[in-house]
Amino acid sequence: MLALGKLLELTLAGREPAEKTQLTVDGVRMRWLSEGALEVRPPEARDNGLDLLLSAGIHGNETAPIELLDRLLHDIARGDLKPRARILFLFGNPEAMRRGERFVEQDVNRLFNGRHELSSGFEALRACELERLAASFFNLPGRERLHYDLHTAIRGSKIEQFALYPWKDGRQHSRRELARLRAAGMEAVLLQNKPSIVFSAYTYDQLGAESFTLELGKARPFGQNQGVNVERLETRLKHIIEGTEPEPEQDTLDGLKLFSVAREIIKHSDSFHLHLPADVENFSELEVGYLLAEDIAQTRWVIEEDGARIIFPNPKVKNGLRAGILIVPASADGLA
Ligand SMILES: O=C(O)CCC(=O)N[C@@H](CCC(=O)O)C(=O)O
Ligand SMILES: [Zn+2]
Repeated sequence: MLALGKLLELTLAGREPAEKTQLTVDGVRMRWLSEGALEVRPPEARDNGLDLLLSAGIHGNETAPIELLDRLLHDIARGDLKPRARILFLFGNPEAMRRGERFVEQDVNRLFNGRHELSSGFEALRACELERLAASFFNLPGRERLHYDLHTAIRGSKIEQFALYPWKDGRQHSRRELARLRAAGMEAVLLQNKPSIVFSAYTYDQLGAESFTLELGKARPFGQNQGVNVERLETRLKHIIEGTEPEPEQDTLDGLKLFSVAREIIKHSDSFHLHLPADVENFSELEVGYLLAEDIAQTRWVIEEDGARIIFPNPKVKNGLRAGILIVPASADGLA
């Protein structure tokens, strides 16, 4: 296999490759751009006009998606997978990956869309670099732009695999993309309804890509991901990469559950207290009247919404950040 196919090994070892560009047997060009960043370009005659950004390791301990990208890259480097799409592979936070931690000083996925400029430290610099890499990848006019930012969650979930779809004023969520996600094994999609500071929100808002955060299961260390079944996603990604994807069935969305954000729970102070068991699962339902959280100055978060559920509850986040998302069922009416 070509040395550049071993991007993960290079990244975990903190090494630069001796050769920055390599060609596979069938003329696919692999180019190392920076730590954890590799561009794959098919021969011009085979290029089908899709620019695909695949990122993982934005949180260093979320290893199933990192292993998935590693397998795809190996297949490309060996010539077993023959891309027709241009692809940018990104491992988001190499230092956190080496340490097996979500982040080192601060969460990279809270530093996009301008936030890194208000901060300092290597994670702020990395967020800036990831924005630059994504922006120069998505700078060719007239091409389809797609970004999947792959994650696993801190806790178990009543709905194992789901996507978060960013929001931009005046832009409608795409039914075709939802059907594609369904075909890739996603069981639910959270349709965001306000701007955000995560990576997928940056590529959606600033770079015009169809972008998603994908949650694939529970975070585990390298080599311990037998419980995370990414088979359907992996198959679909191979089809997308090779340009052999069957056109997804859009009419029914095949049972895909849609949710929208009712409220984001923001932790304002060290007095923040979340009234949920430590092992509560994502998508747990909460009754109307339930006191979900309390914070400084008698702030109380009481459930008012019918059908409310909680995702990503985390009382340990830094003050000012999201400590959970309260979601409610949504309809497919507003889709384009
Ligand atoms: O399990 C958790 O609490 C967090 C899992 C995770 O990392 N999720 C992403 C979602 C990004 C988005 O809102 O699109 C995150 O919190 O960064
Ligand atoms: Zn994550």
